[in-house]
Amino acid sequence: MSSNSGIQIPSRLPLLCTHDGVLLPGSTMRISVDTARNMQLVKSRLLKGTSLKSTIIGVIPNTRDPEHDSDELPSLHSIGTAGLAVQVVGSNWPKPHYTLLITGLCRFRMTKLLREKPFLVAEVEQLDKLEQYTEGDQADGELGELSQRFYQAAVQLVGMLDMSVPVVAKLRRLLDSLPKETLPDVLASMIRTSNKEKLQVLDAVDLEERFKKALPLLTRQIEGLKLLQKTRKLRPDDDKRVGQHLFLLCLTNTLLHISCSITQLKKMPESMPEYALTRNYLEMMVELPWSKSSKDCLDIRAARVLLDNDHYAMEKLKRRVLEYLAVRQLKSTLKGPILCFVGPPGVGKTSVGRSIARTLGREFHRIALGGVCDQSDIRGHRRTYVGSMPGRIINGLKTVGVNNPVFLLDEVDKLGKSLQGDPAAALLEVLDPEQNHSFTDHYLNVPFDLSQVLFIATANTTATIPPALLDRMEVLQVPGYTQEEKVEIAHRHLIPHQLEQHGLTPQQLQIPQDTTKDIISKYTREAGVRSLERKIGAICRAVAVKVAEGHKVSRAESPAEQHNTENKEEGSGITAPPEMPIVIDPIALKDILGPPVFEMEVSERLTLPGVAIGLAWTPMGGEIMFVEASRMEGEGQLTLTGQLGDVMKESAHLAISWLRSNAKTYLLTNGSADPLEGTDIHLHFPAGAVTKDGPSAGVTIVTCLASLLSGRLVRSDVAMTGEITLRGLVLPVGGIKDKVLAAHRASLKRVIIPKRNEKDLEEIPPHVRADLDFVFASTLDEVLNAAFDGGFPMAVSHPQVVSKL
Ligand SMILES: Nc1ncnc2c1ncn2[C@@H]1O[C@H](COP(=O)(O)OP(=O)(O)OP(=O)(O)O)[C@@H](O)[C@H]1O
Repeated sequence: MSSNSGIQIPSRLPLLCTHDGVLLPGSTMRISVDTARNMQLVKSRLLKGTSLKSTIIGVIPNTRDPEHDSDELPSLHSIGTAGLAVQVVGSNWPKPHYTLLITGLCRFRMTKLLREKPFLVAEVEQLDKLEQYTEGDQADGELGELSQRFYQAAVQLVGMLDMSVPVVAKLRRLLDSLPKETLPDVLASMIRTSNKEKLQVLDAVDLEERFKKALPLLTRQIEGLKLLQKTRKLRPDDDKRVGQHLFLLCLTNTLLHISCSITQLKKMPESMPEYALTRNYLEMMVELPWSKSSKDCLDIRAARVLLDNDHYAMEKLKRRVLEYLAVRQLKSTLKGPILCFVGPPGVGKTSVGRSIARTLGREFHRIALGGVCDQSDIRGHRRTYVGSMPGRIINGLKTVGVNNPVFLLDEVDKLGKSLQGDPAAALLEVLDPEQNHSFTDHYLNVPFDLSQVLFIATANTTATIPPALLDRMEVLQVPGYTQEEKVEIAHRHLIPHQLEQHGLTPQQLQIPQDTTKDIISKYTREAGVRSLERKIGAICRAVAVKVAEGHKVSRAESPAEQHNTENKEEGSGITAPPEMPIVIDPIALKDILGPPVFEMEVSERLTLPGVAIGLAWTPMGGEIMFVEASRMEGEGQLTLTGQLGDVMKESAHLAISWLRSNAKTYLLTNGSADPLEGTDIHLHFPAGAVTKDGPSAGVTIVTCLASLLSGRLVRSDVAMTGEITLRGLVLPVGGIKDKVLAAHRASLKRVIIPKRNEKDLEEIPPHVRADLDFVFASTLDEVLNAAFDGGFPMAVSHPQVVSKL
């Protein structure tokens, strides 16, 4: 063997007889060796030989039953393939055998059998002159035409396969690099062919004949694939008429399933429980929108207007949604990404999903995933179960009646897990564009193509979304609103919507902006606007009663009106408006909603030393958080209450350690060297029912303890956040936007944040930034100086540690 293009095989070859496969040149095959002669060949030739030559053997088909191989001479085919044994694996189970991995090199004809035992050895004549292949590229005449036709068919076949499978991609590359003359052998060994057909290809020593033998096999495979694709993927642009549809279904499993069920149904008495089950199944199969889709009517300019009309603010989110829609317009077959809106409740995530469906002119369906902990919720039950049902996806498709709706997977972060399987795993298949064209619901038991469905997900936090699911989605953060944004949203959307819902008009009810501000600050505490909408709803209901009463009174009181048929007609069906609109002023507000639920109690709570305000991030948005400390006689114990996580407990210990080590510097010693000597300290984080964790309360705990130990009050208009180190450095934390908005909502004036979080302020609306005084701290010394009126001076000058973190 000189080179790839000029293979010379030895003139004597040991022969391996195969009975369950035909090795063709250019292909690689695994051959199981268990007959006596073949085993001998492996043992004495392949395992002992050391030269490359010794790994070349002749693989020759044996047409006799292998069971009788032991003594009788096998009936050998006259042509075989010389192959290179590239791997030998031995095993004793279930009986001693070897498995060979052999790559075919070229054809040979057996001219004389030289030896029969212990293994066959024959004199051979090499048939394929492989070096001719490289020159043969320019073959003309019939051979040239044949090889071109064959090449094109091969390209067509590979084009029909899934390119994402590595071996397919490799084959595509090989098609161009291999000499065309080798293609019949290579492809015949890959496509679905019988041994007999492979033998015919092997016997075709003449190249032209080989092409002629292999081409029909290739064409047959292509036709088969075409049929399969046609029946599997009923595309919307296929004929939508039911007759045609059923004809196509007929070719697939689906109709087989249906016809099977119909046959069963016919045989069953109606009283049998299975009768109803089968009937329901058939009804479901008929009702599903296998090929019915709505037409997309996407116009980006109109989409922009519609999104702006439906939603105030949310600029970043709207921009990304428009980009997404624009790409869809340019490329309708866009697969993924799946958008996932993440933010606190009531910030409009669901409602943006609804708007996307409207802009596309598609049906909208919301699938609530909160609390779903059973696989069958997504994938359906098998029909063997009593009361079996399809999963939510298939049910949703039946409800909307088209196969290309917008599905909003609401609250993906609240998926549960149970013994009944992991619904997140089932969702993975639904959301994966590579897999979802043949989603099989257990109930249907036939694949349904979900690739036309547009999936959008929503969540409150990404922390609890299973990582594999998160990986398939593009997360878009939807932060909470500022007070000003809420006022705008209320007046542009919520109030008009609620008025309409309650049959009122703006002439009957007016809510001034100041009242809206009061509702926001005194009756709601949320990042979104859902409570606000509910409160406005409550006002509308109260006013509706007044309007209705007024109407009755006016009808009873003015008999003239009762006889006035014109007026009656005008007023039929709607309540006549009172003369003056009802304006909701602070007194009316208190009458309707009761006393304020949330008072701004910040300043009241900071009347004693040992209280400081921190800023916390929760899935519901940012919140202000009080930290309280008290001291009593004891032995230097630290007690922590308020359901704290481990990280938060560590922050408390860090804070104490830092204060003890710097007690002298800040004059906190109280006479003795250690401020904790003879003292127990209790740290409490109110709202004890809520578990709190995370390192960002570090600076607040230090400030609170410094206040307790120094007896000085913390400024009542300051809130802070930041992680601390033992050396007194302040490290950056997350959720700055939501935290700052929470401070602004609570009317605080100064916010202390880590220096390295300064860049996060860009996300904060300018008017909020203007209202607040930001202190960027890199050391605890800076925090303390900003948190106390008049600063927190040190006794002696202390070398500052500069943060390099
Ligand atoms: N920017 C906005 N402009 C107009 N209306 C809004 C805006 N944000 C929220 N809303 C309104 O607030 C209400 C609640 O919104 P929605 O149900 O979409 O919230 P959500 O973020 O999906 O909440 P959840 O996480 O609880 O499902 C809806 O009536 C919605 O129209």
